Amino acid sequence: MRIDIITIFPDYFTPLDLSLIGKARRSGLIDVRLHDLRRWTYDRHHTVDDTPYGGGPGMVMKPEPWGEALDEITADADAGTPRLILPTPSGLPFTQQDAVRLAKEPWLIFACGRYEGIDARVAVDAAQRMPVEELSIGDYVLNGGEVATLVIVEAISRLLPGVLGNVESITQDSFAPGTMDNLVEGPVYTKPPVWRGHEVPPILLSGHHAAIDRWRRDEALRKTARNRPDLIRRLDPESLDKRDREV
Ligand SMILES: Nc1cc(-c2ccc3cc[nH]c3c2)n[nH]1
Repeated sequence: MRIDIITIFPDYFTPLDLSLIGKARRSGLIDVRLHDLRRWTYDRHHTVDDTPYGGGPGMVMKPEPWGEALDEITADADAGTPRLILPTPSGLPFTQQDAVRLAKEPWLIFACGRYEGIDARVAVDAAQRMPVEELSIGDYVLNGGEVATLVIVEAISRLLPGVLGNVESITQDSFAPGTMDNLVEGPVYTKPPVWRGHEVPPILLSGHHAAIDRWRRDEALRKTARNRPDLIRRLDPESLDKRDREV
């Protein structure tokens, strides 16, 4: 997968040099390219913003640098057609299902806004040449799209074959399509068996794998009911067995 990130703060993305994603980049599994939007400005101050039409507080990102940046980056014709992702509080909620869907894309471009956002015509103009998605990572407001882009890139990248050592763990993730659809994970434990008087649930030390799987599903249902009743309401009743309904 190729990932292009356009931002006025390229240094925000040094975390993508670390850990499993850094390793995946170095092995060529993921091709991440950072672009400083100011490269497409020509005035002395490398201006990327201006006052909002219609008045109001703050500044809006000018369309010209974005248009030129996207033109140059997407001119790479042999790379196919990219999907443009615009993180924004007003976007569609980004979910694990979106991460699974976007992990299948060959090329993503992330446009990191700042100030009050990017001139709306940038998305309209880009949509004439590529699919465009406005995505929100949650109902809270950040100062820019960089942190949201890091979140989305990590959620997608970890699903790519070869990035995580243990592919099994993906299937047991919270929200993972299939057995964990609309469920969050239950508690996890490791050694020692007793720590500060707190015991690991004995079932987990029993070696009875069917019973352990049942216990883990019960705990996932309990935790989901406690922390995410909104997800419980969305559970497909067909996906619940008799035991699930008793939890
Ligand atoms: N879910 C979420 C996205 C954002 C976001 C995304 C881009 C910009 C640009 C300026 N402020 C921004 C905030 N906040 N919260």
